[in-house]
Amino acid sequence: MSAPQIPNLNTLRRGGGAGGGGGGGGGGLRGRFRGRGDHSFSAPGSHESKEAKDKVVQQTDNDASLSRLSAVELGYLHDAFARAVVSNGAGARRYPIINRGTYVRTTAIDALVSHFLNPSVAGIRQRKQIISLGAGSDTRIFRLLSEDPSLDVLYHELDFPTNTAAKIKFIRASPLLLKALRLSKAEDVHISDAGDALHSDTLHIHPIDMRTLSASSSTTLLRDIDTTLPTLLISECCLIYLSPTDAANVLDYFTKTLFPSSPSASSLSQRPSTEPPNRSTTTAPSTALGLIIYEPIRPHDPFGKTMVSNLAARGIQLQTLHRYATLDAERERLRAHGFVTGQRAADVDFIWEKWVSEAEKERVAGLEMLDEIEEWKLLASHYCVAWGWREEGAGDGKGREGVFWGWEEFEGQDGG
Ligand SMILES: C[S@@+](CC[C@H](N)C(=O)[O-])C[C@H]1O[C@@H](n2cnc3c(N)ncnc32)[C@H](O)[C@@H]1O
Repeated sequence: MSAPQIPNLNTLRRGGGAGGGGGGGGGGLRGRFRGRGDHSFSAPGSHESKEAKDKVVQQTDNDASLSRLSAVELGYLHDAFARAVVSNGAGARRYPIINRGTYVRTTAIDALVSHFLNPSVAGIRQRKQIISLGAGSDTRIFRLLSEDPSLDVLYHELDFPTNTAAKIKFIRASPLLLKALRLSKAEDVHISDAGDALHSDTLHIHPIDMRTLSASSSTTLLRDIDTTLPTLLISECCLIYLSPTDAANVLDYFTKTLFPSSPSASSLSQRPSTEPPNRSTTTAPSTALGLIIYEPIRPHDPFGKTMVSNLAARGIQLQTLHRYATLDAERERLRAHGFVTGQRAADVDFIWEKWVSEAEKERVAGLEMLDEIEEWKLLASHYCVAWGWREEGAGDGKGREGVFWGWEEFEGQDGG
């Protein structure tokens, strides 16, 4: 059985031996989401080797790509590339509430990405950079490039070598994917001998266990990252698999090592007051940097406990879930990592209600019968999108347009 991907929570609907059929939890849900609720059993993966545990995490990508395919084939999403990155799409069809979840997650992140990439109000388009952590077989870069031929973006994807090699194999074999990446000649792209790294003008795929970034102060581990470009980091169900320490250190690697905040500020404070400021101490504002996180939250209620139990029964541990259990905790996390200009978060239920237009809701509702509204709301309230940014001088009243300025438009959810 392929490992279930966390955001889709298919496991919660399978019941039976996965911890879904015991007592406790899920009151009022016709038993569908009932779990053991006691967390006392030992998960099958708990004594396995590091390699075996990593394999389970790597395989979560299979479910991600199949869920995407399900949502695409049923008309929730438009993605001409979803089928090109799966080897066998059989059995991809998901339950309606899962498809709707995939729809909200994808379109919410797409909207934030689009507001980052699009030209400012002044109409000046500058090159921008996106770094996708644990990108797996995500198709966003193919969609972005094919939707906007003039898009000037440097896109980096990081994942374990096993997963990057699989993706590169798909790219090599697919004229559709190659064309989307604007790779028409062999010299347009460099692929490593092991077949697990790809470098081109636009896309770089890095085979890396991100935990190795955690202890590193080297700025050259990830080839061709441009530390001068406005940059967006995306963790779409990825950092949750790392330990809280590794997850924090990986973010620190980007926010402190590669894109340090206001380097001038610290040196300025050490300058004797009689010494005039010079270029090296007063110029060079830090690079504009943003982060989008999509992941589960609220593990403490019956549904959350069942979610944790069911996944643990499959050897999957959501390692940071308890550390960042609420919207408040996600916002505080963003602030603590230096995303001080803005930090917002909202659960998927809120995003469906507030971000999706009535016409689009009607279109989506017409795709499949979804009569389990209570289940949908429960499921959707256990996943969140959090977004934070730091940008010097944006909104300073001098007419400067920040690259993350458009993010002000997205309504966050109050409370935890
Ligand atoms: C649930 S999948 C999500 C894939 C993709 N972001 C998406 O949303 O479609 C999680 C991905 O994170 C990757 N991942 C988790 N831990 C990682 C690590 N330590 N280093 C590199 N990749 C990691 C997994 O290999 C997997 O591809």
